[in-house]
Amino acid sequence: MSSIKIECVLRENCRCGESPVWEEASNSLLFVDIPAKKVCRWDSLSKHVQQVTVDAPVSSVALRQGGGYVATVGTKFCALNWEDQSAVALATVDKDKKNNRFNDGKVDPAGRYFAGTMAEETAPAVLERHQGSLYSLFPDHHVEKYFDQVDISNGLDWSLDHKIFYYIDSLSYSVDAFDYDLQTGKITNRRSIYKLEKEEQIPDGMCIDAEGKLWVACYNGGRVIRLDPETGKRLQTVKLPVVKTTSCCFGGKDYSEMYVTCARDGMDPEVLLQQPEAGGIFKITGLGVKGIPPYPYAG
Ligand SMILES: O=C(O)[C@H](O)[C@@H](O)[C@H](O)[C@H](O)CO
Ligand SMILES: [Zn+2]
Repeated sequence: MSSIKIECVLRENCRCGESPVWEEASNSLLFVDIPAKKVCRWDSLSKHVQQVTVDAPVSSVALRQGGGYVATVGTKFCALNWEDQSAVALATVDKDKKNNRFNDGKVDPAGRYFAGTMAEETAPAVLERHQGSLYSLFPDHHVEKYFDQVDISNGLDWSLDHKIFYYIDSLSYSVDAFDYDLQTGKITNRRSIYKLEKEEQIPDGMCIDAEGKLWVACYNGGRVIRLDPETGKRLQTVKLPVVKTTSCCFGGKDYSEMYVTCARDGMDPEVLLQQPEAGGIFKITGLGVKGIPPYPYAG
């Protein structure tokens, strides 16, 4: 029996930490602080953090084949050069929607960068509804749009056989699945595989483990939950000492550790006093299951 340990490894005070991504080559965790317009890189060996500040809310970051990163900044897919701290636009979406920005994003097994949009929030989860869409940036830098009418485009990942795409529109309180065509990047046959229970609150970021089970960070729920996408059953709940858990990924040695981001924005001062680690980076060990490496953007 493994024993689960949860520790705050970095007290970063993120306003809205998101998009944790493990970079094996540097033993580092990348993540963003969306409203602070920051991409951060935490070196797990030296414990130092480096950051790049961009000119608009940055909602996700991903590795890039051949080095460097890509990120979703405002409504742009960007190439991010860490050395000179530059973000160069590769494509822009939602040009007719001035109040929109990208939210969560992740690279598919063929190297396409998927990310969805949302209207900017006036408070956490308070926003004009149905303004978002889901897109992907192909390796040749062209963009495809999958669907619109999204409220808060959030967690995404692919099944281990690459035949299913999992997706969360937060305000649907559902984890959805689509059939996935890896060759074309097309998605079809949307269905719900899990509806969140009331105390689980709002589904946010998500990742898959090496057994094909899904881990979903529950915003306002202070937990990550493990789901079996085949049976639609929740297998496990891991509670954290912070309520606004936003996303999760596996990393560390052999991807045996889970990293969880969280937010401070929207918390009352009294609650913040009780949760001083809010906005930090949490590491969970002893889960007894590993993750898989992130796919790099192929363009
Ligand atoms: O990180 C995100 O996905 C959103 O940008 C955040 O604002 C919150 O998580 C959201 O409000 C909860 O659904
Ligand atoms: Zn999110």
